[in-house]
Amino acid sequence: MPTPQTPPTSPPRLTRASAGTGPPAPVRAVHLGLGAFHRAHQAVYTMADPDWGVAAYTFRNADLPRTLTEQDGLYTLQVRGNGQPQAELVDSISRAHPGGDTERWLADLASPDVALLTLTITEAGYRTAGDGSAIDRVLAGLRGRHRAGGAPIALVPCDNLPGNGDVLREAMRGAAEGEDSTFRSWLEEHVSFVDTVVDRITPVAGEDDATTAARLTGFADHAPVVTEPFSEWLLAGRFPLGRPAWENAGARFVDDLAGYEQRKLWFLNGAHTLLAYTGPALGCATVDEAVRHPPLAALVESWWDTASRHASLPAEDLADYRDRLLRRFSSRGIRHRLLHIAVGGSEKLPARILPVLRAERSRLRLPEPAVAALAGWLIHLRDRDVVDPRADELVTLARSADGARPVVAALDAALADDRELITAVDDYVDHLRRSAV
Ligand SMILES: NC(=O)c1ccc[n+]([C@@H]2O[C@H](COP(=O)([O-])OP(=O)(O)OC[C@H]3O[C@@H](n4cnc5c(N)ncnc54)[C@H](O)[C@@H]3O)[C@@H](O)[C@H]2O)c1
Ligand SMILES: O=P(O)(O)OC[C@@H](O)[C@@H](O)[C@H](O)[C@H](O)CO
Repeated sequence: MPTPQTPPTSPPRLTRASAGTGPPAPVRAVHLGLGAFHRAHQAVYTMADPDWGVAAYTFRNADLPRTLTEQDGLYTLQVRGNGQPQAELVDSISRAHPGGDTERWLADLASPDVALLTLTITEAGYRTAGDGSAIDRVLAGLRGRHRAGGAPIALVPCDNLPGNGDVLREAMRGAAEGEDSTFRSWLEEHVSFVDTVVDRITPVAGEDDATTAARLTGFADHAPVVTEPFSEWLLAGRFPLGRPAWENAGARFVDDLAGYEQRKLWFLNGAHTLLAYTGPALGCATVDEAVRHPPLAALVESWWDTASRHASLPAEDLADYRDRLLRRFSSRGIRHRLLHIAVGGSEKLPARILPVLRAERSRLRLPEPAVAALAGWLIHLRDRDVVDPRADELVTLARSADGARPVVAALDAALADDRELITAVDDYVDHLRRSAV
């Protein structure tokens, strides 16, 4: 006779009561763009200071705030390298809200208890103005804060953009153009724009990750995050009402970010952008797969050699960074999908690839990896579902024109007039097509 089966017991839902963590910390920071990265990065640094809690807002999505609210803001961070994954519970998010909760958003930003606003609104988020945009929401929040007494505040953009503090300042100035002069003066004097370099590879979590989280922690978590062991946060700027002791978790406050910014955007994000467009053309789906593909690995090494010629940090620092990068890219614990990284090329190529390409062309060199990135992007625009703020225009150009010239012209007219470059890009498109599996 078969023995009766005892039904498997499902793990308890993750909450502050079940996990035995304390009550949420008072809200002193607000975040806009609640996604995977904020939860793997800024929220983890904020945990180092138990006096600071975060009220986190998505841009549109209402599911994640609902799930996090059911879990009292808690979630599991799975840290994956090449060994066994490690799990930790993150408890710095005191409240999570959908972006549409305007009343709450305005109240939080008007509160003098709130000292800072961090943002992860994607690169495109800084260039999109108008009703309902992230910039519009921040402006509404600041307008309310000014009216409510005008306590100063620090704005801390955490997206991969060169000079992200200045980009945000310019976006806010532009959006505030029609506002009254007292508000505009307050914006200049009492709103501080902090520049940052952020780094932690955090792909979209999959179905299996909730199962692994439950196995590692004993709790059912419906919003786990997967990330790598490496993490870096460099900041430059003022915090007029104070900030969490982020340095306790390793954040570094520096006077000048330029060299670090180049290193991050050219070496890491530039290599990601290169692989995002060449990898799928050669049959690779993820970053770790791509860096194991010999021709792609050679392209990445060649890109780093090329970028090193123009980067300002000392050579040993760059060499050390690229060694570490290769290990991070190769990690089997992180499945980072190339087509996810391929989103928004028109924002990314100009910041990550073109500065190095221009510097090389001015010395009459034609770097293969930069040519490959442009050729791969052209193939991407011709063959894939394109997600980009300029998708309509770029897809039409790429699909109706014979060669690379009009698409390159959409990024940089001077480069488009460089015949040698355009011929090389066209030839590379053929080369990638012939090499496709
Ligand atoms: N994931 C990483 O490895 C990583 C590392 C460093 C920096 N970043 C930065 O963080 C950003 C978000 O990454 P993520 O992993 O959290 O992505 P995600 O998809 O998990 O979340 C993205 C967040 O941005 C919001 N958003 C999307 N489009 C927007 C727009 N046009 N305006 C305003 N908000 C918008 C979404 O609603 C969501 O809240 C990236 O674009 C990048 O700039 C990510
Ligand atoms: O959309 P992007 O290209 O800014 O970001 C995709 C990845 O390259 C990026 O998220 C990296 O993983 C991150 O920048 C690592 O710190």
